[in-house]
Amino acid sequence: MNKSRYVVAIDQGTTSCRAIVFDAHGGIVNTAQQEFTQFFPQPGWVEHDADEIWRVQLAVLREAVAAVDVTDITAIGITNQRETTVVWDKMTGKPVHPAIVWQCRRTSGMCEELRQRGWETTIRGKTGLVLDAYFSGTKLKWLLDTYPDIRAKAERGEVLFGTVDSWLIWKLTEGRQHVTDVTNASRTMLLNIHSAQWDDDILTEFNIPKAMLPEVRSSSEIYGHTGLLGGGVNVPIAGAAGDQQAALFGQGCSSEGMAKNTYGTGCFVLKCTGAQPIRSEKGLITTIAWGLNGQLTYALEGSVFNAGAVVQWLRDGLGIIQHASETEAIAKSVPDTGGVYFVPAFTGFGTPYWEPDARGMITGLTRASTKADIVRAALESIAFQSRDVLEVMEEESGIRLKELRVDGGAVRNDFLMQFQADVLGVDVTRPQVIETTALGAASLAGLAVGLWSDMSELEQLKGYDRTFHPEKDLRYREQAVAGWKRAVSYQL
Ligand SMILES: Nc1ncnc2c1ncn2[C@@H]1O[C@H](COP(=O)(O)OP(=O)(O)O)[C@@H](O)[C@H]1O
Ligand SMILES: O=P(O)(O)OC[C@H](O)CO
Repeated sequence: MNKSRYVVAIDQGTTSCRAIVFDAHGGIVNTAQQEFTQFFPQPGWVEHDADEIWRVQLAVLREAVAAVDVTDITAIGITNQRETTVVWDKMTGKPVHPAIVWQCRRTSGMCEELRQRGWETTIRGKTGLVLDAYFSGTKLKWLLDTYPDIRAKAERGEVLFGTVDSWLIWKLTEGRQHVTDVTNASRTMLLNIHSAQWDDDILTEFNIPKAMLPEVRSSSEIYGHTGLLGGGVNVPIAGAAGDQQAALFGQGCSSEGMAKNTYGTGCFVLKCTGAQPIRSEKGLITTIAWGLNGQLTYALEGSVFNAGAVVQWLRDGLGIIQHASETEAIAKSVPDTGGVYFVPAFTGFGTPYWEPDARGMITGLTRASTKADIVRAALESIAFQSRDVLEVMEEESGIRLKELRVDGGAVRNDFLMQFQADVLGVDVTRPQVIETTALGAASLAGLAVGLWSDMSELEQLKGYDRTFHPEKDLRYREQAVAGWKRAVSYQL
């Protein structure tokens, strides 16, 4: 009998929790998804309730696996929003503070102080990162500095730190495993990316007790088991990676020079650089792509903080749309934006500007401007920001991009994909499974338990849905980009 075997991916994103059951051919058998609450307690601050994330994640996980016999599930792979900082009590398993989300800017002043004290070059050299509030290190330092009682407990090992992967593994194993994978660890600003160990100099400077940090593991190995899927089975948790690294893996970008862009809350362009960490001079980040079979693979990354977030803001902030999917028809209803540009720097700029104090702005409004112009400008801003990152990547490597592989929730939007091809002047290729992030996590877990044997077998699991070819000429592109850069310059 040819018995079906499955891998479940947990995809814990910035705005929603997803669980996807894949079969052994990489096909999606069942999906469950639910949004959770975003908290904005002060301008530029963003928080999540880690307990809510756990409850919602467990509920969608159970919903997704209900479609199959749990005894046929070979492994769980986890992928997650990165950098978001969770601190919880080891005894009660409860968070001691709201999770400080990657987008939160509360520590930009602290980063400026560290810069003035000469830490920028050291941080760049050891961690591959830009000294910015984006990463977990200063978020954790802020929490410990602000609450001395939490610091005292952290020193005694009574409260634990983790990124969301760590938090979920801890909860899934009912407090038995406090681990993280090397890709998530590389986003904390506390890891030396050359040795893949926590860096003692940085921990001392930040005054962060090592006792509260998780053990750093590879991206594909059994971290522990969970009995929470029911059926009396213990399912191995066998893969973990930050969502952007998982997408790179899921897109099959495992050779040097291959790149992808993921369009979620933010946009993240990652280019695989193989076994070498490449140091950027133009504001890109050097990061660990994955740790697999005892070897580290590195990537260069450009991070756009607000991409799909602008569509959410149209829905929840302005209230001019009901659903994200409406934006496509609205944008197509006008031939252009009539000179309107939307700069969605709600939480500052990441790559390539790294301007923490920038804020959102709409320019070029006239009495003739309409809702459609604003919606279209919002979508265009996602493509312009991605273009800015790719431009820097090309300048830095000297290699012209030939094709862009895309994934993430917002790539469903055909207008956005066509506009991206038009402003880049290269083909944009969308895969059949746009849940590449989840596929990457499932692949890492499936490799660890022997469901798949190697990368070449994983390559067979992929298919492509559509390629968007550029339809505009160079003159159009140059004019559009010049207008965008002018709008951005008002915030620099
Ligand atoms: N059809 C669409 N057009 C434009 N944006 C969309 C569309 N569908 C979803 N989005 C945006 O994509 C994001 C959701 O993508 P997802 O990959 O699930 O993000 P995350 O992992 O950050 O939660 C949201 O910000 C949403 O506004
Ligand atoms: O939740 P996403 O898909 O926007 O990804 C968030 C990133 O991991 C933040 O670095």
